[in-house]
Amino acid sequence: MTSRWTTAVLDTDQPGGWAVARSPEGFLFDDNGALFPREWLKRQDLSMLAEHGIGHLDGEPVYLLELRSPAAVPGCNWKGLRAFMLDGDHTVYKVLGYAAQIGTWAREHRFCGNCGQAMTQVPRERAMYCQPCELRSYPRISPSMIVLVTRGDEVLLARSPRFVSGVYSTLAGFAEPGESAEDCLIREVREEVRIEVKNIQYMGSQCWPFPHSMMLGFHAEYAGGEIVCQEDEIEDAQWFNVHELPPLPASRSIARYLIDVYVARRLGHAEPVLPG
Ligand SMILES: NC(=O)C1=CN([C@@H]2O[C@H](COP(=O)(O)OP(=O)(O)OC[C@H]3O[C@@H](n4cnc5c(N)ncnc54)[C@H](O)[C@@H]3O)[C@@H](O)[C@H]2O)C=CC1
Ligand SMILES: [Mg+2]
Ligand SMILES: [Zn+2]
Repeated sequence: MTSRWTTAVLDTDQPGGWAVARSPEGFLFDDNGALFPREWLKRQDLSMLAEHGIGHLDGEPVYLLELRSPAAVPGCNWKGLRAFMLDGDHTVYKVLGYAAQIGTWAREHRFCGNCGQAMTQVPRERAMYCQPCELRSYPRISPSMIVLVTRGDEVLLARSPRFVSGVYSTLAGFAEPGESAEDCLIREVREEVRIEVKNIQYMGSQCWPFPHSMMLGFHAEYAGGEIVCQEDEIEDAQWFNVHELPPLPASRSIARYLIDVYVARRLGHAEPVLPG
């Protein structure tokens, strides 16, 4: 199957195509969704910070208008990326997720981190450039490990104080410099619940544009220890039987996929597919 959405660096001097608009309040949308005819959108009263050509959707060019503030456009509203992930068309969510990462990165790299001077967009490449330093900055991706730890029929799930009330999820954390994926996973599980793991198996990955994580998903088996929750980070953690699970994360998340795969294997059901 060919993908409906492919990323590309497009020339913003070319007219036409679709555009999405992003402000600190999320993406602009109306009854037809979040993609607008670009020429129409640019005629609206928007305070534009930058424009980026980001790719092709069904063969049509797509641009991002990155705004300083949320403008009032008749018949339109603003909505955060998470809401598009939860209930929107998955391909549109992919477009918006990519747009959000490019918009955030370009916004945060307007000035050189080395000398403080203004940087410019490099033509035909996704990079910001500082001429005096000859420094190029590329979009940042933060690798994060996410792991389902299991013990027979039981799975280890935890709650962060940031989660929706009642929801339990797999453990996750950002890789630090100097670590392998496995080192990070072992450290995070130790830090968050003081549990040791063995038989670490890679399960798959997912782009998580909140704001720029790359989730690497694993399964691991319990090897020892009693649960002790990390102060401030983990509100509660428990072993849950696969027959009595608490409210779980959103169905499109890799956290949910890791749980669903294990439960399917234990119960002999068909395995789910990880959303791209
Ligand atoms: N797609 C999914 O199913 C899930 C995705 N996640 C994502 O995984 C990522 C990591 O999970 P957390 O438990 O929040 O991480 P974590 O356990 O490493 O703790 C978060 C803390 O790490 C620090 N931090 C923030 N950004 C960082 C970075 N880029 N590099 C290093 N340290 C950083 C901050 O102090 C923050 O409070 C987050 O982006 C989270 O949204 C988490 C669970 C499920
Ligand atoms: Mg964590
Ligand atoms: Zn510089």
